[in-house]
Amino acid sequence: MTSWLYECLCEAELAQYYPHFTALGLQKIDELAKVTMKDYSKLGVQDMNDRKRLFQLIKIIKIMQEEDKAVSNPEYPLQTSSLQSKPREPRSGPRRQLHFDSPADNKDRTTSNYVFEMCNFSDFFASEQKSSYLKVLEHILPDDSQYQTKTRILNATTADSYGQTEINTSLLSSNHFSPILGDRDIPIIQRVSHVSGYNYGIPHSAVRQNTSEKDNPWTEMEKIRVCVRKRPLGMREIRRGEINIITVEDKETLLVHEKKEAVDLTQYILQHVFYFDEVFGEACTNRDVYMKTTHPLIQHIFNGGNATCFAYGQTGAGKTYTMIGTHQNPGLYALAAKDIFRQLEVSQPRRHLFVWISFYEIYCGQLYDLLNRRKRLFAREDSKHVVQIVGLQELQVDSVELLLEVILKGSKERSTGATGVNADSSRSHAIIQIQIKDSAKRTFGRISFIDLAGSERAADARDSDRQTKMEGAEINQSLLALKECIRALDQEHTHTPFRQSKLTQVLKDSFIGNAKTCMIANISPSHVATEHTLNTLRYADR
Ligand SMILES: Nc1ncnc2c1ncn2[C@@H]1O[C@H](COP(=O)(O)OP(=O)(O)OP(=O)(O)O)[C@@H](O)[C@H]1O
Repeated sequence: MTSWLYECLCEAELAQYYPHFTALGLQKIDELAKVTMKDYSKLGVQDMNDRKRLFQLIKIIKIMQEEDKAVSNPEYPLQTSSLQSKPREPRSGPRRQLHFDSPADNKDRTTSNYVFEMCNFSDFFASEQKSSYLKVLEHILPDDSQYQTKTRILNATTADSYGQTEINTSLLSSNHFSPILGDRDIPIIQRVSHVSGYNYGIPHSAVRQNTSEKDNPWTEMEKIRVCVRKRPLGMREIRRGEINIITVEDKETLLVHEKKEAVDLTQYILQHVFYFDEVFGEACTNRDVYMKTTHPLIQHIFNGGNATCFAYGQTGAGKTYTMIGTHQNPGLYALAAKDIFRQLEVSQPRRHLFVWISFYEIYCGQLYDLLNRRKRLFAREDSKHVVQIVGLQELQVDSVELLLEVILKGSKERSTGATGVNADSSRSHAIIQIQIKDSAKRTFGRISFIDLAGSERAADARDSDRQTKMEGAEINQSLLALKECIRALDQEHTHTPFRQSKLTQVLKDSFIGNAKTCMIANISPSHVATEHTLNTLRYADR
């Protein structure tokens, strides 16, 4: 056995470490399988290439042990599909052969040889040269080490500071990757389930409702829904070779396939699993999104309630498309407006109600009226503790067309005025309020649409120039405050920390009483946006 270990190390060009191995009591090949990356230094293996070789060698030994188990126990099937679903083309040039003379050496070793072929060092190193994301994925090896799994997941959590995220790992077959990579032969990947620390009021132990049971998206008691919308890859992105890394698994589950690199430089895929109240794939239309998110809120405001709909996400993730939409595919504003006017028309008692609209922006803690040439506005609390925005222009509108015209005018003011004050509109929060008032101008119900600053702007707090840093810090603070207020609303806290930012202060009414809130997080499917997408999902998830 001892000599087998030596021969094996020779084959892997690691013979010089044999004395260290034996000094630490490692005598047999099988014992190598227990070596973890933590032990590499103890074994004297410091050189990065040697560490890679050792890593690969241990992998092969483990695969062979699995195989032995499968042969001796047919109830323990060997999962080779992920390893060899597609035969490799024969390679030219010399190929390293590794012969493991174990007691079971008379067994047919085709699988192992094949596995080794896949793990062939030269192949492994060759994979590093390949820049294409797909090619890298193709060469990722299955991870069969418990320790590796933990290490990697640990790395991911530390690096990404998930905080309250609960980790749940399992090794999966390539099937889970197929939606992204077609028929490509992708080996085992690692999975992280993001079970929110704060679960929007649902206890973690609660069994997730069967999606088919959830035809009615809002229950009477539900105060908040968090949804995610994935947009399709654009033509330009496809031409640039960008890859879709998001899979919508079902109506509530979304997977993000993140390319990662382990400490030994092995590349692998970390598959993040997120659960939301609703997940919309690229095939969903604005109407689909509307029916599950805003439509129930319109019913709510006609019952005298307060409703808020947030659109959140990185610049270019699809917020505008969702909110404003196109002529053929009208967005949530237009669909909501149509619903509101229809309701006013069909119900006799509602005929005395009127629709009013206001549109303003919060940039660096200051308010600007987008319907009144960006006039500076001030928020004050009146004697009844109701926040009033002094001087805010409110316009009465009597048709969908007029309402959309007003919104378009405000949006233009936002983007053109942006050059003077803020560098671009994604650095500000835009608030559209549609109020239903009676003839005495008493508010009956109100819905607010908030186009939040681009989620990537919060990270600008780390940037160099002072102005950008300040903007980033302000956005960061307002988004955190928003999260706190939404949490307080959902958990029915007696205290809502709405004074923590201008955004939450002006939206105070949206977080108290019989308010309902919907958050739509928009994400891009491209691998280029992985980091921002994960940030958006974590923000919406936590
Ligand atoms: N669901 C979708 N289906 C088809 N195309 C979409 C979808 N969502 C977004 N797009 C397209 O993607 C591009 C970016 O979307 P959009 O302008 O809505 O992003 P955004 O988040 O509003 O960006 P910004 O914050 O910079 O305004 C646009 O060309 C838009 O038409």
